[in-house]
Amino acid sequence: SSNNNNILFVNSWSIQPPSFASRTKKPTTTLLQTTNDGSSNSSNEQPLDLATQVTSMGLNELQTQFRLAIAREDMDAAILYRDELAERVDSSNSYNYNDDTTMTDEERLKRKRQRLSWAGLGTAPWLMERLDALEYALPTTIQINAMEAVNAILSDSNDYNNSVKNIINSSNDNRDEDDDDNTLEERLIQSTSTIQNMGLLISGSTGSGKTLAYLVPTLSTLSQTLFTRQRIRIKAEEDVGDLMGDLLERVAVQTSPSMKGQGYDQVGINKQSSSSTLGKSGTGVKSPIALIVVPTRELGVQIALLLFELVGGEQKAICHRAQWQTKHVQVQRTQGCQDCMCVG
Ligand SMILES: Nc1ncnc2c1ncn2[C@@H]1O[C@H](COP(=O)(O)OP(=O)(O)OP(=O)(O)O)[C@@H](O)[C@H]1O
Repeated sequence: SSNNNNILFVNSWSIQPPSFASRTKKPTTTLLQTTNDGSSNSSNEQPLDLATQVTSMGLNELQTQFRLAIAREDMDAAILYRDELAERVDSSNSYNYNDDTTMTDEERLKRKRQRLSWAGLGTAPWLMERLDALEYALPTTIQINAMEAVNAILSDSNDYNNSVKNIINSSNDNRDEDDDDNTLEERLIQSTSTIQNMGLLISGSTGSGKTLAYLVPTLSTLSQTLFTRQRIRIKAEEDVGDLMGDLLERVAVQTSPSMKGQGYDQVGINKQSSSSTLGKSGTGVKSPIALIVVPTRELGVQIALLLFELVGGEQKAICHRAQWQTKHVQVQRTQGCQDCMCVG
């Protein structure tokens, strides 16, 4: 990556999908069964076996296995996957905190590991819950690098290492509700650098996860505005008596439970700053808060659906032309499918 005129360049072309050779070496399921079967085998030998094998796994497979190991609470295996991942991801670390002589080895190691989690990268707390619920539990390499780049931009230009230290010092392992100091949005508000002209070019191979690489930092930095707009919209609907019996439920479809009723308290920033361009309701909004330009309509629909899910929407909707059903809500629609998010 390079920093030229406030444009950071992030790429993940070095990330290869698991090669055919590495897939055929040994089926993953066998590996996992072997690891789990501590009772019938020497437990001393299994970690060594696994340790050898993780080195030949592709990055995607490592990330998958890391997630699975955590899910089945096999922490020995998870640690092996985590450390291997941390090493590999660290080799694409563009910001060279490894060269920062003011950091201790322990701090560097901690940072290396924290880069593997959404929390360690400054993701908004409500969004972390959504990512987890949607089974995007861990960021991919390009997502890590994109988040790191945004963190770097939002930090005072020559103060990146301090911001890294701040991340380290506020442990994300036991992140409590008041510990939101390092969200990207707070950095955006607090930043004294000239970020108006900032740019971030993300380039990576198909399937590397570019979509979340820009959506997560975008949503994280815009959380406050999203909360504000949502509240204004709800208030406007209440004011015009648009209750329809299930207003809150309809809102719940669009807004995650964790997002509802939070906002200023969660990110703790200036209430005035993000509402100045808003009208009285969603329809009165005078300017978009983000614009995503894509080459095809299909891609646009895909991204809209992902965004919809990320802010709490239920994509598993069953649309029968003028009906929209979800497990949360059933709303009769009279305008046809174009009114809902159904792609069917
Ligand atoms: N952090 C993650 N955890 C698990 N799965 C992920 C994660 N990020 C992305 N994915 C999944 O990986 C797949 C590829 O993601 P995405 O479409 O964003 O890649 P891309 O780089 O944009 O690919 P393309 O260049 O083809 O558009 C998707 O199925 C997506 O759901």
